[in-house]
Amino acid sequence: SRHQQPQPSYACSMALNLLSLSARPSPTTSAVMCQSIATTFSVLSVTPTPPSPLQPPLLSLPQNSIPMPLPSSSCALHCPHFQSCSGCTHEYNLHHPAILDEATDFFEKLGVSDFNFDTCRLWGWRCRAKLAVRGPPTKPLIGLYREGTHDVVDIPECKAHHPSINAAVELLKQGMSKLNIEPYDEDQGTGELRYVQMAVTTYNTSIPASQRYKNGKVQVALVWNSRNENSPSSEKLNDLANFIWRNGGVKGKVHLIHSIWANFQTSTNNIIFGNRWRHLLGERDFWEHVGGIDVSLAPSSFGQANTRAFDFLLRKLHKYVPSGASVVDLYAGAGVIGLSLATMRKCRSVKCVEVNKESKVSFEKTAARLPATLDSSISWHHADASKEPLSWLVGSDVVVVDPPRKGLDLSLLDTLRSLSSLELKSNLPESTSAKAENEKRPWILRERETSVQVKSCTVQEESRSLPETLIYISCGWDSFKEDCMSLLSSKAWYLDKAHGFNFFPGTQSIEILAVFKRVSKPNIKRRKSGKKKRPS
Ligand SMILES: C[S@@+](CC[C@H](N)C(=O)[O-])C[C@H]1O[C@@H](n2cnc3c(N)ncnc32)[C@H](O)[C@@H]1O
Repeated sequence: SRHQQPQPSYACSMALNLLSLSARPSPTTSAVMCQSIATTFSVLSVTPTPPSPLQPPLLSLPQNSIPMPLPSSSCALHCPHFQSCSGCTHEYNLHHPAILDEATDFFEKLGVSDFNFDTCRLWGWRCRAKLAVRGPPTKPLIGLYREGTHDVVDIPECKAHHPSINAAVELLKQGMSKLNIEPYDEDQGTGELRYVQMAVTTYNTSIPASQRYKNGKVQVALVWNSRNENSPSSEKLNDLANFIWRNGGVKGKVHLIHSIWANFQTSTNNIIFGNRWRHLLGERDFWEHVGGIDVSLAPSSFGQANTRAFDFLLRKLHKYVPSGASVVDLYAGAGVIGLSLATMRKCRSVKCVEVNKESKVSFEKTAARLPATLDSSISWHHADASKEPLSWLVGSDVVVVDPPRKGLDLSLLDTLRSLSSLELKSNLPESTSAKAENEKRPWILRERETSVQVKSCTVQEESRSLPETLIYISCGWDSFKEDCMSLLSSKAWYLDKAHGFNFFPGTQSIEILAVFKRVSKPNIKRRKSGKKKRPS
């Protein structure tokens, strides 16, 4: 049975910290062999780059050096929950998701022949998991829904989870049984614990960099079925938190838990989190180090599941943003991308736009740790990117979009499609920052109070330019394809570069980083409208 098979070793995934694979197989060389049975990864013909103090070594394979397909047993998941759990859909060749060939062809047809694919950890990569809690208190089930149902599959040995998540789930189960905590019953709307979110921080500067990943600590967010902390069941919530902290906190036998939070939710819909959050135990601030900066992430804010792969993506992204550029980061979450660019590319200005107001506090904390010498104008706006999208684009050289799986909002897509013709008009709307200064309407001003300007650089004249570069980060392959074709058919953009990242090994999904450049318009029209050509 799968249970008896040898487990893929973490040493194996550590050895293959990052391989930059050519997406197009070459029949000639045998550069990577990953044998999960022997738990070895051999990497030949690699050019290691020196690791930064916080990074595992990064290995880049030359183009066209990976033979595909590898034997089907290679890089196998070996998970006892495969097929019963809906999390993973692919058991073999985790380093080469099935969708990769389609992506390679797609980009090649669009003229990008050097599309490549970076793969990182194949097991234990998931540092953030939202798990449903159901079943009897004596034997709670904590895991994901079986495909197409609301039956929860218990996944104690999940191979995608960072091992600390599995250990924290085990501890939670022990606490629930001991304290008779009732899992949620969806049909009746009864029970106490509905979901748990587990997020791992691997950032601990007090231990050597090489040991940080495996020693990740878990921020546990318990989604409690009550309106607030004054409900009759609150005592049980506190007992459960104390149990977890006593056994897994700083003074526990094994220090596993970073902190414990409660979220209160009584709604009968499928929305996991309610609006009310309480910090219960442990450190309040949760830090991670990605894209060259320290990032704070509250449990209520969006966080990427695959921290290490996200770090690699950010480092690749940096090179597409000219130093000193003005950037608008749409669908920004806590602003990790924008703040990383502000620091590493010394951006003149960065505007982050995000619809979830809970992300603001994380943005502020992250921004407060940026180098004091940074001469950049940085702001975060609680706003819907689909409303008046042009006003966010005016004044930026680069627009970064990182939408949810469903892709770009139509109004934003339409605006991006028509950008070149809009540029020729003399009546471009004011940029959001210029508008803000002139705004008088009280309801808009109230909404603005949730926005923040954390840094102001040396005052510069407000630019009315429109972005020449569009960087699209996508976790939804189907929506990306549609948005990409729509952008190209407008003739306003061409596709310059594309990279894939193995963000979700074992699934159909890959993460895409695509760089579009704006098609230039004849100069004559620019001169007519009195505009100067911007230096590129
Ligand atoms: C895939 S996440 C990316 C977050 C961020 N870029 C990061 O990497 O941490 C997408 C984000 O878009 C936000 N979002 C969804 N629709 C939005 C909209 N119409 N306007 C602004 N933000 C939106 C979500 O709340 C979520 O934080």
